[in-house]
Amino acid sequence: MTESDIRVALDLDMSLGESPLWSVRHQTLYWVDINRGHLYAWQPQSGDAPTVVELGEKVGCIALHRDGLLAAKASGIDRLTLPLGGRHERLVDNPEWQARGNRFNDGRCDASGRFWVGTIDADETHATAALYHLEDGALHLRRSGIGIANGLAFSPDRRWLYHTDSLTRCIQRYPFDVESGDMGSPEIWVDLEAHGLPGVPDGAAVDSDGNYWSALYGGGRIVCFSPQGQLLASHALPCLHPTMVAFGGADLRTLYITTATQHLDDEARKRWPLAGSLFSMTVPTPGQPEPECASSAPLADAT
Ligand SMILES: O=C1O[C@H](CS(=O)(=O)O)[C@@H](O)[C@H](O)[C@H]1O
Repeated sequence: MTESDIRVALDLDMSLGESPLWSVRHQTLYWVDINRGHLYAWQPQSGDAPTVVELGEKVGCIALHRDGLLAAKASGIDRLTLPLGGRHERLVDNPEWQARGNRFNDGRCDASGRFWVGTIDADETHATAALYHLEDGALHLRRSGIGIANGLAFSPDRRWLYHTDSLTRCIQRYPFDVESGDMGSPEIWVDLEAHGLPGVPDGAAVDSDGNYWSALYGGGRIVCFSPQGQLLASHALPCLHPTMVAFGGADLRTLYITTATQHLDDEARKRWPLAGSLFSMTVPTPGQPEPECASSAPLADAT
């Protein structure tokens, strides 16, 4: 596929578009603009414009929930009702927000309904961030010493957990037990340097054949790796900062790509006029439907 196969789905001006997520139940794409604290909802087949809701603070990522959505805001994780703009309830605070100003970043649910979410060093430089999972209303620390937690995804057979510290330009994989949530010892699975690839690994998604699709922030492309870590495809985008990918559409064969304008000066904005838009392309292998976070109880009478 060439760049021409990648099309503008929505011409937007997002500062840091991230966390695209397709709900099979609602036939809706959700995503966020981290820096502006905006949450988007869009039904592509409707022909309508997306709905945008302001969350009042930065939001790192979202996840599907039986009772709505989870939003990993800078200060903590909230459960939101649908349709958007309704009730919300704080489930757990971010332990790093008051202490170090590290917000939540990338995350997703596993097939057992745990919500895995990482943080990002406030300066995007030091290894002060971590990876957690949310279960039964409590946040469990799983890995520390991370700079920018990113690229979380699971293999279709649920035997592998993929994760990256973007600062290392490497993607790790861990043997994973989806019943217990146990992670084995990590191995460096992909090293961008070894592939001669630019940029850093940002958000990712795994298709139904187990291929790992990664947005290379600063690399102006998305790439696809086989389950064995071989580079299968590399697709250039008309912008420098793709941030994450998600499979959507009725057949899960539409790959949606969020992008960013942050870190672009005026000259770069002129060079990349479509930066900040939502892109898409049709892919041959469908994605995996996103699991919903388990909930022990329906929403309380939240504010
Ligand atoms: O996920 C994110 O990625 C970008 C760049 S990096 O891929 O982490 O290097 C980061 O700037 C952004 O703040 C973060 O949300």
